[in-house]
Amino acid sequence: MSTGKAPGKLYLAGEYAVVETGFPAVLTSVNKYVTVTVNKTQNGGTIQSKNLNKELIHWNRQGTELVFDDSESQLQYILAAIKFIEKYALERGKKLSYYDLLVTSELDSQDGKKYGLGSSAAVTVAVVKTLGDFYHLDLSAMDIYKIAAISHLSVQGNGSLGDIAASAFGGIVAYYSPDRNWIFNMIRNHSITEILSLDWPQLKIQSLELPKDLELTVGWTGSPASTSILVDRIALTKAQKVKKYQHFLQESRKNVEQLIKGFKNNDSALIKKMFSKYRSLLDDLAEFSDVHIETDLLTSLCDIAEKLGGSAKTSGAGGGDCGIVLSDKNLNVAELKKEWQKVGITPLTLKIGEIIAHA
Ligand SMILES: Nc1ncnc2c1ncn2[C@@H]1O[C@H](COP(=O)(O)OP(=O)(O)O)[C@@H](O)[C@H]1O
Ligand SMILES: C[C@@](O)(CCOP(=O)(O)OP(=O)(O)O)CC(=O)O
Repeated sequence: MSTGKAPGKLYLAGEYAVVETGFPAVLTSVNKYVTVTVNKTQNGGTIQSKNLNKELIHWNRQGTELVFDDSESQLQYILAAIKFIEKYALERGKKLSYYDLLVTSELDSQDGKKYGLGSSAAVTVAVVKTLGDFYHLDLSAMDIYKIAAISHLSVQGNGSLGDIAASAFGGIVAYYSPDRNWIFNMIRNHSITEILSLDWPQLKIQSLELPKDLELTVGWTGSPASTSILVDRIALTKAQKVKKYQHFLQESRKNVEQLIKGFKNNDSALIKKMFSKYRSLLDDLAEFSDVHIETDLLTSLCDIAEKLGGSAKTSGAGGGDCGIVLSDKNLNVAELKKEWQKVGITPLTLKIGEIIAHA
């Protein structure tokens, strides 16, 4: 039996701009995980995700390909991860097996709503990691990032893959997104072995640490958002409001690089300042692109936290999901949580995820 887990994530800064090749973001992993268990079987296997309200699906092999008795699209990230990790296992001369693969997730609420903590990325990373172990591939965190990135990209083409980096490395990461057109071309014409051996153009991942005096508090709006729809709307703006969009990108880069500097210098004041500033950059972006990033509830979440002395912003695409607060010990977290609950925001008991590998 092999088992492995991968954490969810939140965006501290850089969201939207990081979709453009080479632009930076800072993400934190969180201590909520997707866990995958793989049990070897003799002939034929099953795939089941406890959080998806579906029966388990049965699979078999035709040559090296998996064939299913049900093509359940919600399992698409799992299937893509299996496809690419097994392609790599074959390249490494491993004999493919049959197995039952079970997924359990802490990234959804009790009643099955997603928190917006990057569940698709965590599922993909957890499958790659666990099957990597099952096939004795001895993968580094960077290998796991790369195989999970290829898998995720093959399902959902418009993401930055920053969530994959946070999930593969854990802790907090500075992330510069790779050229995804290059990756698409590489998948078409090259082996996984070759792709893993190359430095991916523009990709940079660095581990960061939160100064000891800073604390992270997360609130959940209870309403899910569709990231890819929001990202597509911003892509429309990119073509329509070229100047404003380019200005946003440049400001975002400056802002995030200052934030990274704050982390590297253990400068809590700079971190809080740059974190808050990204909220106003997102506000500008929302205004000129007419995309509702900060919903009314997210505005309340942030305003309540700021009033009590914290620095606050939405995380990721916005439109729902979670908001984050960074604060020093002066913020009364118990009071913040009470105020949030009064307006319908659920405080999540989250911490920064443990560091899996230093980048
Ligand atoms: N526990 C799970 N098991 C299998 N697949 C999952 C699980 N959680 C999420 N997924 C996949 O991820 C998709 C949700 O991804 P996405 O909308 O990007 O949400 P998130 O913001 O959480 O990443 C689901 O439709 C499903 O395909
Ligand atoms: C807009 C983005 O930069 C950040 C989106 O972050 P979210 O946390 O909203 O994403 P999901 O995990 O898919 O819900 C798009 C991207 O980087 O891919």
